[in-house]
Amino acid sequence: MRTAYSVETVRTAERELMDRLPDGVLMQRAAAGLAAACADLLRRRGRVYGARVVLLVGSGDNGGDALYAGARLARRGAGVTAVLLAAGRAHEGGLAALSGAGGRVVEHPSDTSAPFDVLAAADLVVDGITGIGGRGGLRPDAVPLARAVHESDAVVVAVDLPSGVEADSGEVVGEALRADVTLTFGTYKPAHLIDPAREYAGAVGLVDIGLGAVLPPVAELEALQHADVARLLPVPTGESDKYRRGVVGVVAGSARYPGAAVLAVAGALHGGAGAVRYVGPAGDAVIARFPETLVHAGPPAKAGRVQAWVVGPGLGEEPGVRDALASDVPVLVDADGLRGLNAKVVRARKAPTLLTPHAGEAAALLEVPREEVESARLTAVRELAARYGATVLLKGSTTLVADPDTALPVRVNPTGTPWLATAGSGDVLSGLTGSLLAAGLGARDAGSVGAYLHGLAARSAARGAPVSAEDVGAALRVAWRDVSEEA
Ligand SMILES: NC(=O)C1=CN([C@@H]2O[C@H](COP(=O)(O)OP(=O)(O)OC[C@H]3O[C@@H](n4cnc5c(N)ncnc54)[C@H](O)[C@@H]3O)[C@@H](O)[C@H]2O)[C@@H](O)CC1
Ligand SMILES: [K+]
Repeated sequence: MRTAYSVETVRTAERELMDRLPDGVLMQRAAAGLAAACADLLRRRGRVYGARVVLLVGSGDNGGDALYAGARLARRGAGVTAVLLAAGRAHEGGLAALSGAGGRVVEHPSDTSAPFDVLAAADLVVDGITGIGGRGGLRPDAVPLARAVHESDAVVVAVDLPSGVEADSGEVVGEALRADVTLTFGTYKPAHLIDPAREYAGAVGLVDIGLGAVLPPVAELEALQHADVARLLPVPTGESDKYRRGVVGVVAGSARYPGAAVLAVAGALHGGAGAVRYVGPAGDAVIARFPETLVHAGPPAKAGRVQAWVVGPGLGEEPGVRDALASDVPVLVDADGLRGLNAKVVRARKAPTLLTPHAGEAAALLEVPREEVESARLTAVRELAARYGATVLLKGSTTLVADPDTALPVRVNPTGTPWLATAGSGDVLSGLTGSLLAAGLGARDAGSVGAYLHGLAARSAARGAPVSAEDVGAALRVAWRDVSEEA
């Protein structure tokens, strides 16, 4: 499990740890880890001795980390130049260490082109403009420097966070530094796991500064890894028959959109339930593709017992949502089922409800513009879970799963791929996730395991080429096997 903590929690833990340690120890630990990683990167491209390293240094401790790491690299023979974005406010101890080690300093802005000249010639740039203390994106002065960095061939290493991203939300306001590698300290922050910031961070490495001992046991965010998912996968025992493994009911598709029913059923057949019951007008299309499906014209209330319902994909104006919500089993509501969804009805349910909107549907439910959801996904998913008293899976480049119990960490799916942005892939996800619900997983686990397998399946089906939703459905078995083999 990869976990992330908010800035406030990190600051509290850091204070506690600092009280127990001599001054400056934490920063030295951070700088040592940072310098070691930079030296590794330089060695991979040549060697440390004689390499040209540029430090972008802001006014806070993030710049201090960069300066101390720069001093360590200078002592190993690198040519290190610090570009001070706030001359006069740069970390004093760090500056002294760098000068003592033979590093140079230039100021920005300045009358000369010196900062841009050193950047153009750099082998490695260390971004220490802002870390967890940064607010409101890169300042105007920093923007031309960031552009020069992006145009250079240097490998870019961000200190703690790529400067300009919002640590707690993963938002990027205006421009931010794009890093190849980010070294973070003590724990991941939400921005390392959530888009759009995650993309700016590149490969993220964690430097242990001893913070683990003072962080609270429950994180604000968590990302499942293979082993976590493997532990959650429902596995039939010798006692299982198809009914004990769970029956998932799929209320999807319409005369106009029969394909959505087929894709949702394809997902459901790969989610571990023992049987899939399809309810709706697209039974013929479903049977033609998946003869093992139990089909029923509806309504859901008359279709027979299921252990979970999936309602919504391609449903159009077809009824069925109300029936499913009136049942006493877990219900996953997706797509058309989310339109006009009544929060009171959802809140009153005794069994779990799992809503699976994409950003547009989430925006409609929250009555805000879509861009607001896209730029602040974490806030949106938490707000929806609270408002509906339901588990919410917000689909997107990083899918998030929030539980109505706010004490539980929001889950971030780490397996996403841009290839998943393809018509019908959401239908496969809802079928798959509903099947996991029917097989006995809780809503939060079903949502996060469903998103994980779905992302893996898309990656294995795509391998660098476009995929269809049907390909994703067909690759779910491979994803399941990959995960369980690694356990
Ligand atoms: N607190 C600790 O125990 C440790 C902190 N460390 C480092 O310290 C960082 C946090 O240091 P700080 O709290 O000093 O904060 P930062 O260095 O992240 O940034 C705060 C400074 O930047 C300015 N600033 C804010 N937004 C800005 C923007 N958009 N553009 C330009 N300047 C902006 C502020 O006025 C302030 O001077 C961490 O990210 C990490 O790199 C590490 O040394 C490890 C230990
Ligand atoms: K930074």
